[in-house]
Amino acid sequence: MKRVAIITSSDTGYRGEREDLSGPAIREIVEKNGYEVVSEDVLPDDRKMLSERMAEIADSGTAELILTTGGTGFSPRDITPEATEDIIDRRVPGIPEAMRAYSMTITKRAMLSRSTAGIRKKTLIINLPGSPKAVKESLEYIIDALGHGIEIMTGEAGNCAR
Ligand SMILES: Nc1ncnc2c1ncn2[C@@H]1O[C@H](COP(=O)(O)OP(=O)(O)OP(=O)(O)O)[C@@H](O)[C@H]1O
Ligand SMILES: Nc1nc2c(c(=O)[nH]1)N[C@H]1C(S)=C(S)[C@@H](COP(=O)(O)O)O[C@H]1N2
Repeated sequence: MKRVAIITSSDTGYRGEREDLSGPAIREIVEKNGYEVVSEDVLPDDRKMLSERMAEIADSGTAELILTTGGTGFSPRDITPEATEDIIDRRVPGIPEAMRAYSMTITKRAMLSRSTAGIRKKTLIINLPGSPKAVKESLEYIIDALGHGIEIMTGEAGNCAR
């Protein structure tokens, strides 16, 4: 079974001032799609804390997929894409491109998400936007295609031939 680690990046969530609904929204969707959730963290919008946690998960080989939520917008403290870029080995631009393209059919504000994706070792890391609504819309659109990518990344599948 493919394993996923969930990281919510939210100052208010970390301070306990708002219940995190976006992490659980991710959990519901991934579990429906056959993934096992191995960890759930709520962290502040802190570049070092976020990047260290992502690297720790990837380097320990505990999850094939890390999904982050929040911190992708224009607020001064939004820093999740930079924290991700700090620790990835290879960029995966097609996934955020797809999320934004589809999400812009729902709201033009989707273009305001700076989310990125990449691979560190054998872990794929994807930034989702912060609101539970945006999580659902973005993740449900991409999730079908992820399995094949993860299988190629881990060596389980050979290539894209079908
Ligand atoms: N983890 C979350 N759980 C529940 N609702 C969220 C979450 N993240 C965002 N939202 C909702 O989306 C709105 C816009 O998200 P935004 O990232 O601007 O949150 P924020 O509260 O301004 O900042 P932060 O979550 O970093 O403290 C929020 O006002 C909230 O309604
Ligand atoms: N599918 C989808 N994507 C979306 C949205 C949405 O409602 N649906 N909201 C957008 C908005 S309003 C913002 S500001 C950005 C960044 O969100 P974040 O700062 O919470 O990560 O995500 C965008 N992406």
